[in-house]
Amino acid sequence: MHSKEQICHDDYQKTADWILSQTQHRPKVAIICGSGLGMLADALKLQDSFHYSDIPGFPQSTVQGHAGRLVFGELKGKTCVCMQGRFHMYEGHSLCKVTFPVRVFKLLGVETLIVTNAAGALADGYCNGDIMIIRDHINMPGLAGLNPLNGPNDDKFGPRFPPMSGVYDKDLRRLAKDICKSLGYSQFVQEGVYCMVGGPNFESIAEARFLHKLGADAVGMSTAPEVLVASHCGMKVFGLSLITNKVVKDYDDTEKVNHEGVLGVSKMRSETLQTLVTELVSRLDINNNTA
Ligand SMILES: O=P(O)(O)O[C@H]1O[C@H](CO)[C@@H](O)[C@H]1O
Ligand code: HPA
Repeated sequence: MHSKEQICHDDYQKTADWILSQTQHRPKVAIICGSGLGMLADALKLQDSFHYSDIPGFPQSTVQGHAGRLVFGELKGKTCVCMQGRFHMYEGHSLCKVTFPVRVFKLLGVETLIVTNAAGALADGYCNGDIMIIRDHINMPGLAGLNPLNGPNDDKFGPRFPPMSGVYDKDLRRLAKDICKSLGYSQFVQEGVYCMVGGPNFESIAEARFLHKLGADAVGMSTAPEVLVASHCGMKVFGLSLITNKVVKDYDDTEKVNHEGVLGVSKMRSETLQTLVTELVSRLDINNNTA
């Protein structure tokens, strides 16, 4: 490992090589589970799983609702790797650490990244329990100069100046909407803009109003760095936000959001999300590799 903030290609490769030596699975799809959404991994068949603490070079999860396990297996015959627990900037991880697994996945052969998160609703029409297909994001830390791609560019992964338009794959979003329709989910499925903030505090009322005015429909403390790094190295990206709470935008509203409430709503919708993700993966146009 180089300096604390700098991770070099060899570091990602060492972790990837270790994983390749421990499992026969060769995933083309990676799934990152948001707060309380780790059960997405439970649907994987023929599982091989590893605690983050046992994987050389891997950061550790510290947040309740993020188990800290990497699970390999098959979803309807498609080989996947699932992160049961992600890393957040507010835990004290550098953004290189937050996104470390994404580059490792690239070296494992992953072509599609599915990100999920718990998020608060800014859009007026959204309800708790709604599922928002992410159309685009606003990366507040990124706009302020906190970017996982800061520092020397690793040309083996991607270009110095990557475009960020159209990152959330249009075909996958269309496919997801078709699946939601056929599953009868349409009445609680939205499509919108996710805004990442640094956290760990939830938003003040003035901040919530500001983000809403900027065009954000939902807000959370993750996802944008992982998506950015995945897109930089050429992966297809699909994202889902589970709306776990309304963000207070009104000074007369005395409601206060808390993490336990977030986890409660995640639990309530876990099966639905699992069904949707499973169906989506089963319809991806990919063939399995074998070790
Ligand atoms: O984005 P995920 O990991 O789903 O978690 C969300 O839930 C936590 C707050 O309750 C924050 O970490 C926020 O980002
Ligand atoms: N704000 C930020 N992050 C969140 C929220 C929220 O309201 N809900 C879940 N994660």
